[in-house]
Amino acid sequence: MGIRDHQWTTAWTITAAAAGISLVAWKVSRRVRNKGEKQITYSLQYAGARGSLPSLYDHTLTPVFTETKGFPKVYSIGGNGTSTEHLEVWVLDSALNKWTEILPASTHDTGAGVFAKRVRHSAAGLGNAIYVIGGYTDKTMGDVLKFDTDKEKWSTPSFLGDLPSPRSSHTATVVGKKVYVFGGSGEKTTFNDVHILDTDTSTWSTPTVLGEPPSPRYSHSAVLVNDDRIIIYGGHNTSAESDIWFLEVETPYVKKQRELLGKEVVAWSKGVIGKSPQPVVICGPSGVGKGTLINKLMKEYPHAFGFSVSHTTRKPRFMEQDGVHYHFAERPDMEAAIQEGKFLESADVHGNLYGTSIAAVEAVADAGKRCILDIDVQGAELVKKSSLNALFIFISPPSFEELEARLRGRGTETEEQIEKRLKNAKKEMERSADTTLFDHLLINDNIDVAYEELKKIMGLDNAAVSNGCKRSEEFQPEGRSGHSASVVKSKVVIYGGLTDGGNTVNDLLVLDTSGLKNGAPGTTRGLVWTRAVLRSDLSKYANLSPTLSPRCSHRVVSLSPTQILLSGGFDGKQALSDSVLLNVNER
Ligand SMILES: Nc1ncnc2c1ncn2[C@@H]1O[C@H](COP(=O)(O)OP(=O)(O)OP(=O)(O)O)[C@@H](O)[C@H]1O
Ligand SMILES: Nc1nc2c(ncn2[C@@H]2O[C@H](COP(=O)(O)O)[C@@H](O)[C@H]2O)c(=O)[nH]1
Repeated sequence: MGIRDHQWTTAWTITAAAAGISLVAWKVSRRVRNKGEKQITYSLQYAGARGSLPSLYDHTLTPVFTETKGFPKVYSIGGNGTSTEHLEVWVLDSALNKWTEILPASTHDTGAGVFAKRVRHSAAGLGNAIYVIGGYTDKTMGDVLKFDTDKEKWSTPSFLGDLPSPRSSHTATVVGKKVYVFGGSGEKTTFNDVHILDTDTSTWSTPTVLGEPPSPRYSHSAVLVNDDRIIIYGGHNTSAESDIWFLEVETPYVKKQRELLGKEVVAWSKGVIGKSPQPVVICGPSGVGKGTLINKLMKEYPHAFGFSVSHTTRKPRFMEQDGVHYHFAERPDMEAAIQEGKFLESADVHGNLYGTSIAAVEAVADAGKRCILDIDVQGAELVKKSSLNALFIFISPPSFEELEARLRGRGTETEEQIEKRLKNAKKEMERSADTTLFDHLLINDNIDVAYEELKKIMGLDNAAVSNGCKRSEEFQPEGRSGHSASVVKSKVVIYGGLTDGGNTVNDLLVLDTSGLKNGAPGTTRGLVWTRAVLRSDLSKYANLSPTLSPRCSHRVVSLSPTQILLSGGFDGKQALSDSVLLNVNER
């Protein structure tokens, strides 16, 4: 994708060289309308007009907010592009719009001379401390440096615990007082591990990681959303990645697991574009007719619904097929998988272990179908607390005698089992009227009447879904690495990067996370991509048309809830010196 995809509007250009000020500014705007959404305006202007940053890429930008000022100071550390041998530190006073170099010779107190030039490191700012983690000098680095922004001094702090192994092009994201390091490239390995630095205790730890992690990668982006999860987008492994991942660090699920396991926990959830139909939990005592009703639904709407195939330790009944009716499992195996966080819920039911694996629910959602779960009340309670935003229906028999007659009539259980099931049925029936758990109570007396009622509850009383729930074709940008990401309200703004084939790009992508649903354990759905195309009035400003050229390895930082600073980058041939403000306004 090239510049032809972008049209720009030059609103104004000023050069005030005569006044001794090199100020070049422009304003470019584009209104992006999404169905039912507010109008968003993206506008660009140059920053750092009074004293500029040298051409740099593979550097870091870290904002440091002081209590007295609304605008942060932004520290640029290291990077490629200049001929200096030392680790450069530049500071932008965003209120004054001025970049100044902090001279390292006067600020370094280790006695070991100035630190050598470093690239592809990460930097995490907490208060007046900026931690510079890893990176590359003449080899891949595994050390951590600390820059005190008040004293303008470097130090090499000591830590408890094991530091991440040497790496570059990784990410470090600040959440509260902790720094989460993910991925990166070692001398011979590419990583997908997670390390946590607790800056309160100066301790590094490796957390218990729940869920399926993304593939190893470097030059990805990582930003915090919702204050509880880090979005990892793109990056490079053997090719440019286009997937979206959530590293959950403070979500209710992670907090609960941390409490249960008594140790540091993070959980992965894969980001999925678009909404998926709401899953349905069907609950009710054994023998009430849940399976019978679900079978009718599957028969009438084979393309619309998918059954979540549970795991169980009970033995298969005659005609039951492994992988179709249940995944029949041995208890130790199932317990181990539950411990590993692979289950959405599990419960001891009538003396056996039953559970819904995350994979079972995902398989249905991935097929674009509405997921039906047939589980007991304990399972329903757990699902209610999980991130699965389901519809809960309790099926009741017309009488207890009728329930017993159906269970006996089915002829699948021994007398002992029947008695156990009937005893449990009484307890389950007591929960049927719990409106905090169940959205609907349905009495299965006459099967045809009950089925029609079920269809009504599920919104199927017209023919609209008979062809299934077709997935909408969502816009999916091409994979990339070396791009930038920043957050404006619930939107992640991605700029540029390097695609497969070595092309640098200059598209502005917006990932809307306002519709986030689900999450770990499982996937995070409801993400929407849009491409913000900047429009121009070329007829009026043909010879002044400014462009923000294609680039990778640039850096961005949020200055305010609506303003992003972008600096430097590499266009495939040379380092770039732009410092640009991107204003994102929602009306
Ligand atoms: N409305 C109904 N009237 C009469 N019989 C019914 C009705 N609904 C279901 N049945 C019968 O009741 C028996 C139990 O039904 P089903 O197996 O669907 O129950 P279930 O709720 O899925 O039980 P379980 O929880 O043990 O799996 C079956 O033999 C089925 O044919
Ligand atoms: N909590 C869960 N309960 C489940 C699951 N799968 C089935 N069930 C419930 O078990 C009983 C008995 O089923 P049966 O096939 O042995 O008759 C029934 O009430 C089901 O709803 C599950 O994954 N989790």
